[in-house]
Amino acid sequence: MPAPTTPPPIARERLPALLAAMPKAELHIHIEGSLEPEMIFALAQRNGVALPYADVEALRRAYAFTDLQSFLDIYYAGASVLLYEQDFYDMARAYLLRAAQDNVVHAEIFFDPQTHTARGVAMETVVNGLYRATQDAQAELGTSSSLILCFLRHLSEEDAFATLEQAQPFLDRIIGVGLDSSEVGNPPEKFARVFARCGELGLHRVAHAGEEGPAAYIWSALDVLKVERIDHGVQAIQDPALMRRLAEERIALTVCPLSNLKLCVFPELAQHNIRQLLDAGLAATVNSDDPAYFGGYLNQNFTELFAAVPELTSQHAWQLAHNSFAASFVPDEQRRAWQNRLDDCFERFAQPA
Ligand code: HPA
Ligand SMILES: [Zn+2]
Repeated sequence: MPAPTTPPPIARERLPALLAAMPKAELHIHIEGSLEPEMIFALAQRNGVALPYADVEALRRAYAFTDLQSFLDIYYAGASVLLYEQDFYDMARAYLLRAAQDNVVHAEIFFDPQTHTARGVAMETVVNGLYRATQDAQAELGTSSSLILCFLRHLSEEDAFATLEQAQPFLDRIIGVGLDSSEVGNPPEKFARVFARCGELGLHRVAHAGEEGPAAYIWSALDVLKVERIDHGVQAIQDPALMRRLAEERIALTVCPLSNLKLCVFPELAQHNIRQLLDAGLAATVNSDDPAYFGGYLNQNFTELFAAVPELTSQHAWQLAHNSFAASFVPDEQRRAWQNRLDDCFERFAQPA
């Protein structure tokens, strides 16, 4: 039987179970943002790193963010406990185990090497630890995952070029590059040359744009950096011509609802614009961004979003999961296999309980 192109509708009371059970890809997860306070303290102790917080509770209390920068300051401080290959392995292992519980079958994982190389940690240490965790997750959990190296946009393009140079020996372990950190005042154009070089090297390209920054940054991420996906992108709603372009070209947005709530991009989840993005034909997806800091992993993002926005239906759930596979950087055959599993899941939920 051919796979249905739109799924059978499923009753609203079954939505939480459906959202949890459906297979999905996560395309916007910063691995350093999966570092739970307990692991930060355990690694600090293991590595003899001093932290400016008395204990786990004191650290958690500091997670009261007013905007992106207030988060980034704490996020970079948390990452300072990562020194050895095993630390990077343990962090990625913990995320991949947690993601498997949420029926994440594929994850494209961001990492911020400059946060580590600036402290004297070698690129090799970072990449080898993360990569080994992705290989073990494939073998032991059946979870597919790959790595995307992000350049920090508050640093110079020269620094990004030096980072790319350090990553050269490991490019077979990295599927692409991204752009993250402080957005406003650091437009995509700042990284035009290094992204062009990454394109020549055959790397996929994505960038954070339109999280706090203007819709103009989404245009320049597309036209100057030639990105294939936009991370966040919720400010596209300000620009009708951009909305039309994103819909026509089916450019995926990796939207992060709990992140947007915690960083005050939207005052309430009920006011999140993801339904408008989907209904305008944009290829939105749901992601966790920095789950240890923003109050939940992927399924928590789905369930809190759907609880807060009653207009979201099982059709939207299917579209979001379908989009996550469509936008992933995997061979078509693999993509179709996951999309068929998604359709099977919806068929099962459509049967009487
Ligand atoms: O949401 C984010 N935006 C920009 N940079 C980041 N680095 C980690 N998370 C983020
Ligand atoms: Zn992000």
